[in-house]
Amino acid sequence: MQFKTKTGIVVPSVTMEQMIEIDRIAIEETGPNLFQMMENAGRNLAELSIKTLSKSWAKSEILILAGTGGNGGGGICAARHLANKGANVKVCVTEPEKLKNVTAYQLHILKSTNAKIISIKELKNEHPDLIIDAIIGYSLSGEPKGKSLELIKWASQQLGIKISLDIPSGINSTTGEAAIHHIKPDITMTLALPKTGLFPSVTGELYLADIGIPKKVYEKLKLNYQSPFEEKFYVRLFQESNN
Ligand SMILES: NC(=O)C1=CN([C@@H]2O[C@H](COP(=O)(O)OP(=O)(O)OC[C@H]3O[C@@H](n4cnc5c(N)ncnc54)[C@H](O)[C@@H]3O)[C@@H](O)[C@H]2O)[C@H](O)CC1
Ligand SMILES: [K+]
Repeated sequence: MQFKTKTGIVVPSVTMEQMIEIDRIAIEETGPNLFQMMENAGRNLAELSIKTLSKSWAKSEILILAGTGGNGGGGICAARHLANKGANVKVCVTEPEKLKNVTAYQLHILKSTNAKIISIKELKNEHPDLIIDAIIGYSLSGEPKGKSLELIKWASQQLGIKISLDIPSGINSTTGEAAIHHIKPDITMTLALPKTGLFPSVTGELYLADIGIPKKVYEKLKLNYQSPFEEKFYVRLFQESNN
C-alpha cells in the first residue's frame, strides 16, 4: 500500500520498530525531544478537532480518552490547547497514577485550564460530540485489557465523531491486525510518518501530522523522504493499493 498526498507526494510508511528507531534518534541525537514532539502532536490534533467540528466547535462537547503513555500525552496536550480556546473539554485517563513523566507533565499543565478530568465511572453520563482516542498508540501489546479495554468498549457505543491519535487503539500499527475490541475512528491523525498497518478499513480519513522531525533522521533509516507538508503542518493522506 502506498500513501500519497492530494498533490501526489508519496510518503514512505514505517513499521512500529522503524518508528521507535526514528523516535530514538530524534530523542537521543538530533532532537526534537519527546516533549517537543508531543507538543507538536497535540497542537496539530487540537487544530484538526476544531476543523472537524467546524463552526460549532466552541459549543461542542469534546471528550479525550487518554492512556498513560506517549499517545495519552498527545491527547492531553490537545485537550489543553482546546481548553485554552474556551472549548468544552473533558479528559478521562485510564490510570492517572501510572502516567509516564512526559504525560504526567501534560496533565499538570491541563490542570491550569477549565478542562474537567472525569473518572471512568463518570463516562456513563457523557454523550460527547467528539471523542479523541488517545488510549493506545504504536505500543499496543496483546489484546486490550483492563482500563484501556473499558474505555475502548465505552467509545465503541458512542455516536460522537471519533478521532484516533497516531493509531486507532487496538490496531497493530505494523500489520493492521485488529484486536477483538478496537476503536473504529472516523478520522486518524498519525504522526511523523504513516505506519504500514494503517489500512483505509481501520483509519477512516487519514491525516499526517508534522511533529518537527528533520529529514536527516529519516535518511539515517534510508527512507526516501520528501516533506509532504508544503506550507501546512498536517495533511490529508490517501492510501492506494500497490497492485
Ligand atoms: N515520533 C513519534 O511517532 C512520537 C509518538 N508519540 C506518541 O507516543 C506513542 C507511543 O507511546 P508509548 O508510551 O510507547 O506507548 P503508547 O502510548 O502507544 O501505549 C502505551 C499505553 O497503552 C497501554 N497498553 C498497551 N497495550 C495494552 C493492552 N494490551 N491492554 C491495555 N493497555 C495497553 C499501556 O498501558 C499504556 O497506557 C505513539 O503512538 C504516539 O502517539 C509521542 O507523543 C511523540 C513522538
Ligand atoms: K490511539
